[in-house]
Parts: sequence; C-alpha cells; structure tokens
Amino acid sequence: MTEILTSAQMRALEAREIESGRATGRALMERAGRGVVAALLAHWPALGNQPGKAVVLCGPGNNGGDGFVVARLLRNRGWQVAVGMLGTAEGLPPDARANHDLWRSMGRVAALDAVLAGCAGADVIIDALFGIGLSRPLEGAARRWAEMSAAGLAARVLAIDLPSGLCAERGQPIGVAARAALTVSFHRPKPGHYLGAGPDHCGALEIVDIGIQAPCPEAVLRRVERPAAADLAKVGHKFDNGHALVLCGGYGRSGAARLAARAALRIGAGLVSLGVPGSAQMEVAAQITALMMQRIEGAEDLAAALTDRRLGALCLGPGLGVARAAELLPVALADGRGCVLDADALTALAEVGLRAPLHSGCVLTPHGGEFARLFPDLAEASGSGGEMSKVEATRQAAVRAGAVVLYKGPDTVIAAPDGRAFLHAACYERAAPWLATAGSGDVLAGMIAGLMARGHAPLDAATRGHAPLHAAAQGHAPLNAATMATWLHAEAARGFGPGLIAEDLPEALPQVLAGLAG
Ligand SMILES: NC(=O)C1=CN([C@@H]2O[C@H](COP(=O)(O)OP(=O)(O)OC[C@H]3O[C@@H](n4cnc5c(N)ncnc54)[C@H](OP(=O)(O)O)[C@@H]3O)[C@@H](O)[C@H]2O)[C@@H](O)CC1
Ligand SMILES: Nc1ncnc2c1ncn2[C@@H]1O[C@H](COP(=O)(O)OP(=O)(O)O)[C@@H](O)[C@H]1O
Ligand SMILES: [K+]
Repeated sequence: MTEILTSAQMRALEAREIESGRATGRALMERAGRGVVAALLAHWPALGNQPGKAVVLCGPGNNGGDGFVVARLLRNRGWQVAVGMLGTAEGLPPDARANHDLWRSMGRVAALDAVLAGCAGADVIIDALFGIGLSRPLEGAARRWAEMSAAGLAARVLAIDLPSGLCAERGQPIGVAARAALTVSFHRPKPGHYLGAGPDHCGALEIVDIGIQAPCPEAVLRRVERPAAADLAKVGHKFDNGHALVLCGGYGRSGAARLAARAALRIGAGLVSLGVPGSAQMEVAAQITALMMQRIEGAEDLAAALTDRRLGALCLGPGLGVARAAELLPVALADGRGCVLDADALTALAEVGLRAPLHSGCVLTPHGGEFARLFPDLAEASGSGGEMSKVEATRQAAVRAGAVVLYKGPDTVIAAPDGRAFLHAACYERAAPWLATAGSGDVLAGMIAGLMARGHAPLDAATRGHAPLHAAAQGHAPLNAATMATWLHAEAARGFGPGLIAEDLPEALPQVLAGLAG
C-alpha cells in the first residue's frame, strides 16, 4: 500500500468503484463510519470498556455524512452522543442526507456553536466538518472549533479524513486548522497527512480499508518503502561493488566530504576516494583509514581522474567551497556519470542557472534554502501562502532540471524528470527528529553516491532475481539510490536515537543493514 492519493485521485477512484457496481456511495460511507469507530476503540481501548460521551461535529458535505454514521454507531453501542451541524439538512449531498435522517430518527442535531459550548465533559470529539472537499478558509463556528482544538482540549479529538481546515494536498492549514490526536482516513493516505504541518495537526494517522477495489492510477505519488536486503547485499570483488569519488574542499573544510565519503563506504561501495586539493592533503590523510585519497587540484585533475571508468559516481558539494564547486562542476557534468550535487555545488549551480548540462544521472539534494535559490518561483508557489504542494514543486523542479531532485526536510520529496515521485515522511512511526543536526545532509549525499556507484558495478541481476541498480542506465539508478538512501538515513537516525550527531550516522548503518536481512 505505497500509493498516496490526491483528493482528485481519491474522488475519481470512489467514482470508478461506484460506477463498477461493486459498491454504492452509501455503502462506502457506512464502511468509513465503521472504520472510524473501530479505529477509535483501538486507539483508546479504555473507551471500549464502557459507553462514553461523544460530541460529533458534522459539516455540510460527505465528511459530515461520515460523522452522522459514527454518531449512530456510537449511540448503538450505548454512548451519549451530541451532534452539532454546520449548514442545513436540505443542503447535504444525498448519502450524507440519508445518514443525517437516520441519525435524526434516534437523536437531536444542534447548531455547531451550541454543541461547542457544551463539549467540555466529552470523552471524545469527532471532527467531521471538512475532509477532502475543503475549498476555502474556515469561518464562523468552524473557525472557532479549529482555534479551540488548537488551543488544547480535555477531550480526545478524532478527525475524520483530515483535521478540518488542513489542505489535503499541501499539509498546511488553509487559514486555521483543527488539531486532532488521531486522524482516520480512508483507502490511501493523502499528501497532506505527511507534508508540512500535516502530521502535527493529524496527531496519529490510521488508514482504514473501505473495500475499494478499483486500482490506483499509475502516475501517483508513492511512499518510500523499506529497501529489500537483496538490493544492498554485496557481491564479488570490491570493484564489483563500485567506486565513488567524493570531491573535497580545501584546508580546514574537509570534514563534510569525509563524512559523505565514509557514508558512501558504509552503504557498501567497494571503494571510496576523496578528491582532495593539495592544501587539505595532510589534514585528510591524518583522518582517514579505509578511504582513499586522490589529489584533485582543479578541473584538469578531475578530468584525468574520470578517465578511470571504474569510478561509478561522484559526489560534489559537502564542504567543497562555492568557487571550487563552480570550477569542478562543468567537468563532472560533461562526463555524464552519476553525480550527486549537494550544498556548495547547488549554490554554484544556482549562480550559473540551470543552463549547466544536468542529466538524468544527476541527483540534486537541496534543503529549503537551496531549493529556493535554484527554483525561486517554485519555492514561492509552494511556500506559506502559496498554492502548490511540495510534491508538485519537486516534480516540476525535476522536469526543469532534467535530473532527480530530492527536496529535503522532515518531509522529503524525491522526483524524477519522467514524473515519478516518492515521499519519505519522517513522522508518526518513522519520526527522526535527531536528523536535525549539522552534517546529516552530507551523510545523505554520500549514501546516495555510494549506492549510485554500486549501481554501475556489474552486479549479477539474474542471481539476485531483479533488476540491478543500474537497470535503466541512468534511469532507475539515481532514483532508486535516492529513495533507498533516504529510508536508510532516517532508519540509522531512528536506531541511534537521542544524542545523534552526523558522525554517528555512517556508524549506525551496519545495524540498519543487518536489520534488513533479518
Ligand atoms: N471520496 C471517497 O472515497 C470517500 C469520501 N468519504 C468522505 O467524504 C468526504 C468528502 O466529501 P465532500 O466531497 O462532500 O467534501 P467535504 O470535505 O465534506 O466538504 C465539502 C462541503 O464543504 C463545503 N465547504 C468547503 N470548504 C468550506 C468552508 N471553508 N466553509 C464552509 N463550507 C465549505 C463545500 O461547499 P462548496 O465548496 O461546494 O461551496 C461542500 O459543501 C471525505 O473527506 C470523506 O470524509 C467517505 O464517506 C467514503 C469514501
Ligand atoms: N526534523 C527532522 N526530521 C527528520 N529529518 C530531518 C529533520 N530535519 C532535517 N532532517 C533531514 O536531515 C538532513 C539535513 O540535511 P541538510 O539540511 O542538508 O543539513 P546539513 O547541511 O547540516 O547537512 C536531511 O536529510 C533532512 O531531510
Ligand atoms: K474532518
């Protein structure tokens, strides 16, 4: 279940399911309500012991319809249920109206404001005001609800589909948004559950199966999944596992490149060399053991180094210095080999603009600031107040660059120029706040370069039973390397936990790799 669906994709899927005759809208709504009650009782088992008190806030659309189903199901379990509604029964869409009427045969419906005023003693408040149909900022009583819930309430808040006010696409409030302890959504998660402020507003996330059998569209956003151990297993000689070259900055600036290089080695590249200018040679030599060092003073030296066809991938950026990056970049890019561009290489790239000959074997790994320098219009459109999601911005950036773009953050989006896109959200059960430490991005860049170098190695696809990393010669390799590295990077941080510094990440990798095999 790796797909993440936009509101439009979810609606289309629901429509297809109904058209197929497999289910009616009413049936889907009933299953949704049932799923919400089951999730509520699973999340707060104490509420299953004896009937509690619920307040259900129902909106003017089908999200409200789900709310009426939940109100009825809880009442059937003996709960005291107060329902507050926004809008009129006449304005409800048909399925929601039918569930409103069913509820009316067993209980009252009050105005939203009136119910909010009396919700203090409730065990749980169900937010069924707006889901994927939210089209503008909340006003009036709905806005008051969002503000109340954000200020903190004694009652547990369960949001149906989305906390009301949260944009399903961007994961940002459209104006203000409610805060829930648990959000229960249906069939597949939506980008807003993972992006930006989404996880903060959702609390915990539960996705309920409502029996939709229609297949998801092909071109969807996917979640980065745990890699298969076989994809990372080593084979043969060290040269069979690839050789990565990490370009290093001058004296006093070599730490970031050394971190990246060590990560490339730990992720399994057979050999990793640091390309070091003369000024930093002593410093680097005093610090490294398994890594190799090669003097690369400038563009000519790099061109000479690249005549070694065993070099599978390059990494430029960490601690490189913008001037050195600008000098080395044209040679590195013209060569056409797999190339990770991070930090100073991205700054240098922003200075020359995207006229540089980027290619589909490149992976650009910007954080927010670097993304804004490279793609100012996309950064603005996807920033606060903009209307574009981080996913869309990353997709467009990848098309424009003709390269894989990995846009970092707690929500990392990775897109290829052909439109494929992945999301790794370090939230919920995969939270990794310890990654917010200096140098962790350098480690990620090195991990990607290490995997890309391995992708160029002559791995035996037949014995491993699937395509090697270099499958589509510079098509799959960079994207696979970027997604795998992102997962492993977060996993290493999660395994280490509090106190993590960047140096710990490469050292935590063996345990992560061992865990994949187990
Ligand atoms: N799709 C599926 O597979 C399934 C979907 N299900 C459920 O249906 C939900 C989607 O239902 P939905 O499409 O009716 O949208 P919903 O979120 O109820 O809101 C739309 C209404 O709100 C209104 N409105 C919007 N913004 C507003 C504002 N700020 N202030 C005031 N009004 C505002 C808007 O008015 P309009 O924009 O048209 O003027 C319209 O009347 C989904 O989240 C899930 O819970 C499940 O039952 C099972 C399977
Ligand atoms: N709060 C967080 N939760 C999860 N991952 C994070 C968080 N903050 C940062 N990261 C990750 O840590 C890395 C930081 O990279 P970057 O911003 O380049 O830092 P640096 O330049 O110090 O190496 C990225 O991979 C990013 O996705
Ligand atoms: K809601």
